[in-house]
Amino acid sequence: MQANTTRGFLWSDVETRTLLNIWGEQDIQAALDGNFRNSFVYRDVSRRLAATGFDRTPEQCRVRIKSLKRQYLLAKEGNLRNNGQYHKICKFYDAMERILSNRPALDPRELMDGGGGAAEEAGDGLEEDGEDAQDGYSESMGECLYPAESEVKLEYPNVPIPVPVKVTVGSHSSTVRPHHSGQSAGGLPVRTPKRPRKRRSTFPMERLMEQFLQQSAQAEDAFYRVEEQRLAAEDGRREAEHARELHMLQMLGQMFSAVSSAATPTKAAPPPRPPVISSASLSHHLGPSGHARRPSPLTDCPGQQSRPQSTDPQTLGISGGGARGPELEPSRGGGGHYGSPGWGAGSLVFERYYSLGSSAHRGMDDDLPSLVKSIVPPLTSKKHKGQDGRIGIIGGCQEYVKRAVLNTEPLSGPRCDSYTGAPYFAAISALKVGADLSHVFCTKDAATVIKSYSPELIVHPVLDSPHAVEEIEKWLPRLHGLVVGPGLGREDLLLKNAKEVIERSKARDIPIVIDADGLWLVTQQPSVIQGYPKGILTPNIMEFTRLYEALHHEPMNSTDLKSSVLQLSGALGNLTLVLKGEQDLITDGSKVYSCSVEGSGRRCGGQGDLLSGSMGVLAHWAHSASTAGRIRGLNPSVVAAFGACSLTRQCNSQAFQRHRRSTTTSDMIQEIGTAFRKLFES
Ligand SMILES: NC(=O)C1=CN([C@@H]2O[C@H](COP(=O)(O)OP(=O)(O)OC[C@H]3O[C@@H](n4cnc5c(N)ncnc54)[C@H](OP(=O)(O)O)[C@@H]3O)[C@@H](O)[C@H]2O)[C@@H](O)CC1
Ligand SMILES: Nc1ncnc2c1ncn2[C@@H]1O[C@H](COP(=O)(O)OP(=O)(O)OP(=O)(O)O)[C@@H](O)[C@H]1O
Repeated sequence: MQANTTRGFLWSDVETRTLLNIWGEQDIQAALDGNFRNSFVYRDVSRRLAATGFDRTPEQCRVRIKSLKRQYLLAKEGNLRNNGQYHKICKFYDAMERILSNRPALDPRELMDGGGGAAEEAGDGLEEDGEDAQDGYSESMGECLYPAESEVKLEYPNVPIPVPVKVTVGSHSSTVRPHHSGQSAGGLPVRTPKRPRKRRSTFPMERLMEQFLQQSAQAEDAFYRVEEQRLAAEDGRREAEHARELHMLQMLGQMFSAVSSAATPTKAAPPPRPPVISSASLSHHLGPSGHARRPSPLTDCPGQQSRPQSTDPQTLGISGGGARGPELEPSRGGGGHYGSPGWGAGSLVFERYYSLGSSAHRGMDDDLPSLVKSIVPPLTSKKHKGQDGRIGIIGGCQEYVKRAVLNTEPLSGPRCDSYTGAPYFAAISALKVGADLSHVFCTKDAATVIKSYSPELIVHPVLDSPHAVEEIEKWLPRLHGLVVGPGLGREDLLLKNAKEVIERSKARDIPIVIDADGLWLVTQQPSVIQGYPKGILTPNIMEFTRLYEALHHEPMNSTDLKSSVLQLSGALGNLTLVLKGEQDLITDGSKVYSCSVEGSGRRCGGQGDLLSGSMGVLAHWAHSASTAGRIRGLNPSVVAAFGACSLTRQCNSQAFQRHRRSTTTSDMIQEIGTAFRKLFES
């Protein structure tokens, strides 16, 4: 049987209701009524279910329906409607009633006991199940693969419950089992006067139901224990495979270097090329106006810039090549700040390129698309609001920046001083990806504007208040992720508040994504985020160049961006970096991953905000998954970054297919749901 890709063996309520809606559709019911061989009907049910996003095999659908019918009949038979108990037995009683009341009456015996069930079972598609014709109970042990589903199949006695009764004949007394017909086993008439009533008071129906529920819970527990063991064994197997793969790669690397040194014995390795900035190559990334320039630090934060540990590619363990596919070069030092074994010194540096549907990565431990899938929390009815993520966005100001009061060099080109769109895009994207609550901490005058874009956002007009940091800190214990920078502006007061909020969030171990004007802050004061394992920076080429030059005090070599991202990540203490562009380059200083999921040629403003907002949620999910041991050997920040990049690009592609040149970020946001499902839930 095909494995359920949701990894959930229990049916959620939503899933069950969807199944019932489909099963109750007129054409399905007509097909089930009219045919003996009905497996094709359940194939259709399964297909329709898949179209709503639930992946179940026809057999799973059939078994579920059968189980529901059994529960329904139990509830109906038990005549519990009057005291409302029937919902305990059959949660979906009303839906079943609605559907089945339009069908020829079901004979309870079909499902409750062994007799007479064949016709109805056949009617619901049991063409291949010969055993069904014999016994409705025995099937619970053999056929149903889901223990949780067997709850009502197990040992539930027929009604009325057969209890031994004492029969007195002359001076002899013996115990016999009463027969439904009122006949003893030997055909003698048996006195069955008040016994049944006494029986009922000894074994009230409610108690039996409770026993059932307990048994089903126990069966469910047992099942999950077995499933956990299976998954643990699977993890072990994958780890062993990964170790073997790494070992082979190391051997290959050694072989290659031995072969190449034998082939060129006299030719010395070329010295590392000094990093250069070429206006021609940079203009490729910066556009015709090419605003590459050295930032001047804010005067209120002198001496904050820390020297990078090293900017030498060799000491950072950098692979300078640009070829596609795995590329090996022994690391000669570098990072290793991250907790998991295998990070840092001695690890191999190689690049992996991903595009949607690529099979090259399958089966590897750093199979990023699969890892992203594995961090997505399941949607269950057991959770309460907020458990899947409360994200905070620090940014949003309006008519606030007065260039005259800025302590920075004049900005090139005209500058819009009203940034309410960016925090909105980030916050709404976080919600659409799956966060439960999205908070925006912005200036007073921006709050009403941002709130008016969407009632779904919680907007705090505090960022420019005298006690901004304290006001925001009150919320930090409730936040799972922070995105700093969209629409923050560059006013000293706001940057100072943002910096303090970052510091306090770090102290609470909250994942932090820094984008846009937040990156301006990092350019001035790298120490604010340097070395923080749960930090992610998302610069575009412009912001990246500024950061690089601020940290390395020399122009960036824009012809070799992969080396540059590795260098910058190293200089920032192996911080996770995403250099956005035609391909998004992602690194935490040990490897460079490239996300090239197909987007489009449309580059409307705000896409970066969609990226940072969704990354805030994914960072929370990834770190939670890592804590729970569901990600091993890979930095969760990298997994989150890759997920958000793929998603943004997929949204771009989908929106472009609909709107072509008129695509805007709002159109992309509309696509988040389907893009997410396509990438991570299929
Ligand atoms: N709807 C809203 O409210 C939105 C608000 N936003 C908010 O605006 C604030 C400022 O953000 P920002 O990106 O405009 O400022 P900054 O980094 O100074 O760039 C200035 C100049 O750099 C260049 N340039 C930029 N990217 C480049 C690239 N990839 N490749 C090459 N060049 C590039 C480009 O120069 P040009 O094209 O003119 O030569 C550009 O004019 C920030 O808070 C942000 O969150 C945005 O999120 C958008 C949606
Ligand atoms: N040339 C490109 N081709 C395909 N996708 C791109 C390209 N450039 C950027 N992207 C995608 O767009 C997303 C946003 O990147 P972009 O460079 O527009 O950020 P930004 O300039 O910070 O955006 P914003 O307008 O929000 O400030 C990234 O996730 C990236 O994947």
